[in-house]
Amino acid sequence: MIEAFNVSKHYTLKEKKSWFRYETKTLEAVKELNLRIDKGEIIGLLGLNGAGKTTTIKMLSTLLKPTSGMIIVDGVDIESNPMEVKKKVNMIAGGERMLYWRLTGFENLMYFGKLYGLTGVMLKNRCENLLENMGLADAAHIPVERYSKGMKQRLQIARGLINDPSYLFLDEPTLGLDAPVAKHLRKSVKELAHQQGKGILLTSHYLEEVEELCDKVYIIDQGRLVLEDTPRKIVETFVKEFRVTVEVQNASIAQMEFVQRRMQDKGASFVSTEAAGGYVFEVISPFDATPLAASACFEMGLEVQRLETKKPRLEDAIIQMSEGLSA
Ligand SMILES: Nc1ncnc2c1ncn2[C@@H]1O[C@H](COP(=O)(O)OP(=O)(O)OP(=O)(O)O)[C@@H](O)[C@H]1O
Repeated sequence: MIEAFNVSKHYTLKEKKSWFRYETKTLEAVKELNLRIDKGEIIGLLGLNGAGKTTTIKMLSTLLKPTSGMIIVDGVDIESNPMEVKKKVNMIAGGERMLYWRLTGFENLMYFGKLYGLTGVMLKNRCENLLENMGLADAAHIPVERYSKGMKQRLQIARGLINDPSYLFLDEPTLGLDAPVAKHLRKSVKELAHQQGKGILLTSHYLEEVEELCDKVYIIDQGRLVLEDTPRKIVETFVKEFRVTVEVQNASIAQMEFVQRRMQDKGASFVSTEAAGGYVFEVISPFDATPLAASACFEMGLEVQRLETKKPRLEDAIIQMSEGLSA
């Protein structure tokens, strides 16, 4: 388990005021952050640009030292024993950084493996297995500059797994990837957590991805933790609006008035428009009115052509929440 207790990170900025005069300023990028990552769990770290996500990931992966606070990885304090923690964690940044383009995929992995002290047959086998698992066996001996974006990203994942970390931090892992490649990558992330038991922390601006992958989400705003919960609970807390759209054929005005009364009696709003040979009506309510709308139509013997429920998504909740934060 990784636990961060009251972790803060301050950057000192030098601002040039005149030819010979500089002023120093302190920027609090992360403020008293508490978080926890368990093995086998996928955690999302969300926030607007500049919220402090990358800084947090860099601190967890020992690349940056916190200004204050404590990070404990499987009982080991990062500050007092960073070398021990380095063996247990790794970080993968989105985009195409952290790879040597002139080297082949295999040579890249061998190089990074050696940085972790791996040698000989064990290193060679691990590189080959990772390339195989990431579907890159055929491209193992081709220079990375000839890889597609998706192949480079898969190689990044292999690089992040070279030390067989217990915890993996993914900063925007699907940034700029085509939909099928991103889908494949999401599948790999799920397997790493749910089958291999790795603890994963990821940042992403794609909220559908966060909703699909993450067991729990931390939301930070200007370096401070503002919310911690499951994606489902966050949606339930912030979005109180369900929309159901129903298309019916051969309905009379009296039948539609009955359906309308049913919806309004339960506190839902109702809007209907005439469509070819029938009506389309929309029910907006603070609860899921799908069963109510369906049973009212059934009672009236209406022929339902289409019934669609728009469930609130994490994106809706984050928009509601950020409006509250900036108000
Ligand atoms: N090395 C640095 N020196 C000074 N300030 C920095 C440094 N790195 C980040 N910052 C500042 O710290 C704050 C948090 O940055 P950070 O990159 O952690 O945010 P982020 O949430 O990852 O943003 P993004 O979504 O844009 O990547 C920002 O105001 C940023 O400008």
